[in-house]
Parts: sequence; C-alpha cells; structure tokens
Amino acid sequence: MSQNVQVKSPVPESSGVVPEHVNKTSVVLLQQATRAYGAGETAVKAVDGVDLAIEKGAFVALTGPSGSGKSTCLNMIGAIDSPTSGKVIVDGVDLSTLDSRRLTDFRKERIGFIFQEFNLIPVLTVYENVELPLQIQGGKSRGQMAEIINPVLERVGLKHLSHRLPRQLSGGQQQRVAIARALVKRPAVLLADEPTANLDSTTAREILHLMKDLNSTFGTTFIFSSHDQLVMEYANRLVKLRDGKITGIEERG
Ligand SMILES: Nc1ncnc2c1ncn2[C@@H]1O[C@H](COP(=O)(O)OP(=O)(O)OP(=O)(O)O)[C@@H](O)[C@H]1O
Repeated sequence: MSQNVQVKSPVPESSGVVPEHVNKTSVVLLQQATRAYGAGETAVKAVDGVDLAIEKGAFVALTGPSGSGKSTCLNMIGAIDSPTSGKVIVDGVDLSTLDSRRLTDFRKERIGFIFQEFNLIPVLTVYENVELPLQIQGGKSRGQMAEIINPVLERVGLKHLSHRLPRQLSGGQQQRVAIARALVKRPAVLLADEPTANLDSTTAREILHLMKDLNSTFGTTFIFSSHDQLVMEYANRLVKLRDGKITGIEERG
C-alpha cells in the first residue's frame, strides 16, 4: 500500500457498494489497480498495483513523466477504461460490477470531463453546449435545465456570451464552456486531463483560479493529470507516478 492511503475498512468482495463510512470520506478508491496492455514478454503495465484514496472535495493532481500512467488512471476513474486486476471504486460504486451499459450510465450521471482540446461541439452555441449533458441525461424540462445552466454560466463568467459559437471565443473562454458543461451535471468527480496545455500562462492561471473557486463553492472533487507547474501550484495534493506506480504523495496547504 502506498503512503497516505485512507482506506478505513476492506471493501466486501463482489459487492457493488462500499460501506457508508468509507463512502463518506473517499469519493475515489483505487485498490491494487492494474491496467496491463498486451500479454507475455511484451506486456506493458500502464498502471501497476496502485492504491489511492481521494476524499470528497479534493483538488488533486496526478503528475509524472510522459508514459507514467496518469491518463490511464484518469480513464479508469472515469469509467472509460477498466483495470485488468484490482478495483476502482467511484462514488461508492465498484465499477467492476457494472456491465458496459451501466458503465455508460455511470459516466453520464456522475463523471465530468475536461480535456486540453476543450472538445466543444462547433455548431452549437455556448448555451447549447452546456445544455447537452442535461439533454442526454433526460428527465428535465427546458425551464428546469435553464435554472441549472444559467447560474453556472454566470459563475464561469459566460452568461453574456451564451449565444456565441465556440469559434467566436478565445481558448480560455472555450475552456470555461467545457468547465460549465462538466459542472451542470453536478458530477461526483471532475476529471481534467492536461486542462491548461493549450492555454497561455495568464489564461491558465485564470482557469485554475476558477476551478479552485468552483471546488470551494460546490465542493466538487477535481482530479487533474498534468505536467504543468501551475496546476501543481494550485493542487492540494500531488500524486507522483512513475512507470505506473505511485512514487510519492505530497500534501499541500
Ligand atoms: N492502448 C494502449 N496500448 C498499449 N500501451 C498503452 C496504451 N495506452 C497506454 N499505453 C502505455 O501505457 C503507459 C502509460 O500511458 P499513459 O497514457 O497513461 O501515460 P501518461 O502519464 O498519461 O503520459 P502522457 O503524459 O504522455 O500523456 C505508456 O507506456 C503507454 O505507452
């Protein structure tokens, strides 16, 4: 087990649900999580026996050199990829107990993603891009969706630009749209893969400041994968990876 792991009790085998007291403190638990590619002598362990607990409301960065397993960890937490052994438990759910349809539903309901390329839909306005995840979830009227979307757009400073198309926005503004789009779902975890990689340092700082603000206001858990010194500066905890293993955890103020 790596240092600082806060698992308080074993998770029952084959149960999809984590005991309530573990669930209360840890929104993400990786238990001996391993993701291997290939077989035999050519097998690569992108992630190799990682134990990690991330508590609700954390602002954590996974750091490490290229190929150290950061994206693979994020993808497993985000139910995009599955461990070949070990467990990944997110928001009290053991992901290995879910079939692919349920994994998709889980991702839709509980996970927000922010990418370095923003990944906005070019033909939709700012408002429509932010509305999209709620439409996919279904079950809400346009008015109910507007009640969720407008305060979030206000919060990220985009209310006045809601009718613009992504190409009419700066990089920083586009990343704000991506953040708003991830937030309207009120996800259990917001995963950000190199979110500042395409931004200049002033804009990157603004975006990190905004994310930290949202982290404090909404209590959303942010997990980053990044090489960026700025991201590391803002993170409360750095999880250092090398060759798929945790080599250290640094707690910040
Ligand atoms: N689909 C795949 N097939 C084979 N090997 C893979 C695959 N995906 C990742 N890997 C390998 O797993 C290791 C970890 O990759 P990963 O993308 O998680 O690293 P990373 O730390 O995010 O790197 P970067 O900072 O460059 O994005 C690397 O050696 C990579 O080549």
